[in-house]
Amino acid sequence: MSETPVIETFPTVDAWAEAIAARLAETLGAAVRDKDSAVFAGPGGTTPAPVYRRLAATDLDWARIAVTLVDERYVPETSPESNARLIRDVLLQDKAAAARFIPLYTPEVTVDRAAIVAAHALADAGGRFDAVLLGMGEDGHICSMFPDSPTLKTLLTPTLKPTVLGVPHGRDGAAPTIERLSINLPYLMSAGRVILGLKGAAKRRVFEEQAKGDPKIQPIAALIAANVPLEVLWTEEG
Ligand SMILES: O=C(O)[C@H](O)[C@@H](O)[C@H](O)[C@H](O)COP(=O)(O)O
Repeated sequence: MSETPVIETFPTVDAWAEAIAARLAETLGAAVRDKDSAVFAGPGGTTPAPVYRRLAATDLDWARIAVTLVDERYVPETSPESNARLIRDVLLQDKAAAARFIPLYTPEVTVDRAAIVAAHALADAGGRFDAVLLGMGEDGHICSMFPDSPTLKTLLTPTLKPTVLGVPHGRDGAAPTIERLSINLPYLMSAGRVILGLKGAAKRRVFEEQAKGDPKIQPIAALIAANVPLEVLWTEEG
């Protein structure tokens, strides 16, 4: 039976972001030393910016590091909804500007065609991530693994190859509100290190509840059941 990871608590957002950035930098630096390259995958949303700002200022051999996303809204980078825009505006700055960015979005094709293009691009970059940062929605979704989404079952199937899938929007108000692209669970299973950054009491409660849930329909339970190398860092500060 897989163990639920201990939730590490930090008194402030600054301490929490500092700890996450330091661990990601440690893993990326070790990967570059070991194999002359590294791949980092991060989320969009409102949580990761303080971590990305610290990583951007960190002294790493960024020219040997590829940066990608764990999921993307199916919009161009000009859209305020774009996760690629967040990465370019906040992470790929300062010292990290030298990193190679692998987007998930491809213009003028269907979301499923874009997912195939992204899957090939990530496979060409090694087909696994050395370090991953995850956020989580208050419904318990991580990446674009949304409860009740028709693609959830496939995204959570541990026996498939690491890949990227198109995620339809939920229609009639169900999440997600727009089409998305998402890595699947095997990408997290094969990662060197996966850090889930949580802020606020509500998300801590959702994590603790869903950790005991059904791994076929709850992403947090699926990560634990699949023995993903998961560390959970939380701060009460919202
Ligand atoms: O595209 C996205 O929205 C993110 O990649 C997503 O998976 C995010 O991590 C959660 O939705 C939490 O979002 P917040 O950080 O805004 O709470």
